[in-house]
Amino acid sequence: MTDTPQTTPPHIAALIVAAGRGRRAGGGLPKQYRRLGGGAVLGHAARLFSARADVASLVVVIHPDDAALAKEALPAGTRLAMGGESRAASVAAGLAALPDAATHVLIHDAARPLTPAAVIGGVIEALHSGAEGAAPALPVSDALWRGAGGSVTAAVPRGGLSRAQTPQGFALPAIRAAHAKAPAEAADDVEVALAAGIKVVITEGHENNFKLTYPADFARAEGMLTPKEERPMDIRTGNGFDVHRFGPGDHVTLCGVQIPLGRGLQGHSDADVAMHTVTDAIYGALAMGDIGQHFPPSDPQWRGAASEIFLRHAVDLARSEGFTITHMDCTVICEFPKVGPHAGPMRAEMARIMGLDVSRVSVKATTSERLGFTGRGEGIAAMATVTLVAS
Ligand SMILES: Nc1ccn([C@@H]2O[C@H](COP(=O)(O)OP(=O)(O)OP(=O)(O)O)[C@@H](O)[C@H]2O)c(=O)n1
Ligand SMILES: C[C@](O)(CO)[C@H](O)COP(=O)(O)O
Repeated sequence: MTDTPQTTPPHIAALIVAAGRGRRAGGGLPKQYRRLGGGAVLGHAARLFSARADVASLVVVIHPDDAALAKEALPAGTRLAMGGESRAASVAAGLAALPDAATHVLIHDAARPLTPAAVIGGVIEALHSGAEGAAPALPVSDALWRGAGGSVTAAVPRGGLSRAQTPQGFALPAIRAAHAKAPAEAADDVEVALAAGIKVVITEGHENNFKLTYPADFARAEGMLTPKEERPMDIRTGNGFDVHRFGPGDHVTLCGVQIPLGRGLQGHSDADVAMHTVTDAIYGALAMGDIGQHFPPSDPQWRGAASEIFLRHAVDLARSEGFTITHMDCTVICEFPKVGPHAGPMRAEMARIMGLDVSRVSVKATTSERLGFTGRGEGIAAMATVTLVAS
């Protein structure tokens, strides 16, 4: 009878780090608890691993303030650990909480909820083949530049560069030892591993394995989870109304166009009452506040500011929330100046800023028959309606 060597069957554990604050994503809740395709982001990320037969256990690292949110997002009984100030500290806490039987670990960002199964499979396969470390990545497809002060200062050769993704997989004793002496500022676990001399094999990444980092990433992820034909039709309208009083000056600015006049409009910014109105209509359609909330008049940085800044912010916000602006209609109410002769350039300017065809931009004007404050020539009022369609 021959002796066969005793080998421990591999136990691959998944460790999901979910203790960040998601500051770049904004949106109220930390991003891993925001809803996506009918469930919390963290729930999707956990299912990537709990649904696999080749992953034996799961630990989720959360922020101590998020216990209630985590309870709602994760199945009862999910093993939790409390995270730290940095991602590396959170990983270290998770490594300490893995079951004793674990031989390997897949360390994954909660913020990557759409990782294709094949990407995880590729990392596991590399570990099974004996790699001490393995991580998915994609080649860099755009040219790379270094820049300063808004200008390019150098082209950066991209040969051999990769865009790192997760899960990053390791033999457990090796990565535990590496984390024990890891630099706190390490961006990921491959950096920690390399610092400790661990060789990391690059496996195949996927474009769908992107990290939810900025607001627009949520609309992209939502679009991927729900086929267009199954998405409920979401058409919004928003209205805006604004008034500015006349004061000293030699022109007024309406829809970004300067119109000569023996007086100006008073206001904290450039007092473009028509553009403010359209901006407010967009915020209204999104149910996301108003111009004063996003650009408080008490903030000195907006003194004399071009209102294009405000309109661009609202347009970008609509886009990042997954909406296309399809139409806007603005009515200017005043006895003077005569708006009609300027309506063409005003439409063109609004179309340019909003990224719309001019045929979807309407600017018109009316007097108030000499009635009320506009009739007495005390100021200009404007109202607007915009239409947004979920894209
Ligand atoms: N102290 C930290 C910081 C980050 N993470 C986790 O690491 C992953 C990737 O980090 P990132 O996208 O930078 O998330 P946040 O730190 O939350 O984002 P931001 O930097 O925008 O605040 C996320 O799943 C995040 O929850 C963590 O567990 N503990
Ligand atoms: C871990 C990571 O997702 C790999 O790409 C990335 O390093 C996290 O970086 P961030 O600066 O915390 O967004």
